[in-house]
Amino acid sequence: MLGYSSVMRHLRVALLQLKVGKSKQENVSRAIDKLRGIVSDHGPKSPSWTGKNKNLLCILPECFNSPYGVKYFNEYAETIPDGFTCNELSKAVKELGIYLIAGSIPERETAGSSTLYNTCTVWAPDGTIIGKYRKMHLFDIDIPGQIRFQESETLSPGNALTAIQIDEAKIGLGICYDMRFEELARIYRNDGCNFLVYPGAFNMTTGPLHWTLLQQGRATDTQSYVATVSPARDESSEYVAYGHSSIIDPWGAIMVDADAEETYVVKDLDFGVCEKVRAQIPISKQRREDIYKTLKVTF
Ligand SMILES: O=C(O)CCC(=O)C(=O)O
Repeated sequence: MLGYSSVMRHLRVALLQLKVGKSKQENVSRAIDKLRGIVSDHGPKSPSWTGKNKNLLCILPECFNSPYGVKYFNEYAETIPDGFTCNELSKAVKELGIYLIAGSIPERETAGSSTLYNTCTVWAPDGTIIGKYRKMHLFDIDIPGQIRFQESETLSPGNALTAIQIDEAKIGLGICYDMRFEELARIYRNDGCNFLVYPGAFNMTTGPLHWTLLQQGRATDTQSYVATVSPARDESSEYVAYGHSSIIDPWGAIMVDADAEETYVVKDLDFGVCEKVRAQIPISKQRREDIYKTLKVTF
């Protein structure tokens, strides 16, 4: 018996559904201003802090410093960790004393290189990067008359997973389209993760159909919390993001859905719930790994 009290199992999580425009400077400073607001209303020194949480984790959207479009990625790309955006984020987390999953930005592999990635960085309150994840499954789809998007025209895929631990949360990272691939979620689950975070920017075609469904699927598959963070919807932009940043609990229930406008939502996550669900519906112990690879379908 480790003697964990329920107090120790919580992490406060804030999703910032940010309005993203064409100026990188404005996008980054707007994000940081909004983070200041979140910390003053919901951070450890705010009246709403309950004492159940040790830390505040804030999460930004996919592509929060640049418009989301293949023609923009090269212009907005920066090397990590020495580019403008990382410098600003490093100062901000130190000032605010928060953990930050910084959505994603277009990353240039090295100065002068033409290799670009869609990359998420994770920041600790001391201003250092504690995780970096490059989108593994690129968003290449073609639905005639609705949407054609080919990230692979300018981006390269990442080939590595990244998990980080913040208090009781063991967090596996994916970005947007990655959410469609249950294999990724399963690997994280098998490695002990209890929280999957996907900064994302679904669109007005696939968003209403699949965004919430996929999150609930990944949450029930892995019996973990799942969070997604989208840019706010802007009907005037070339790529209209769906919005609806959300948190799904380990039962698969929607805890919060931020709708479409610029806003933020805050929830205290209790990781004891993952253990309860996993004990009560013990699917991970009931998997038939002994036969899956050898099974053949007969018609
Ligand atoms: O999977 C989808 O429908 C949307 C994916 C997407 O927007 C992305 O990967 O950025």
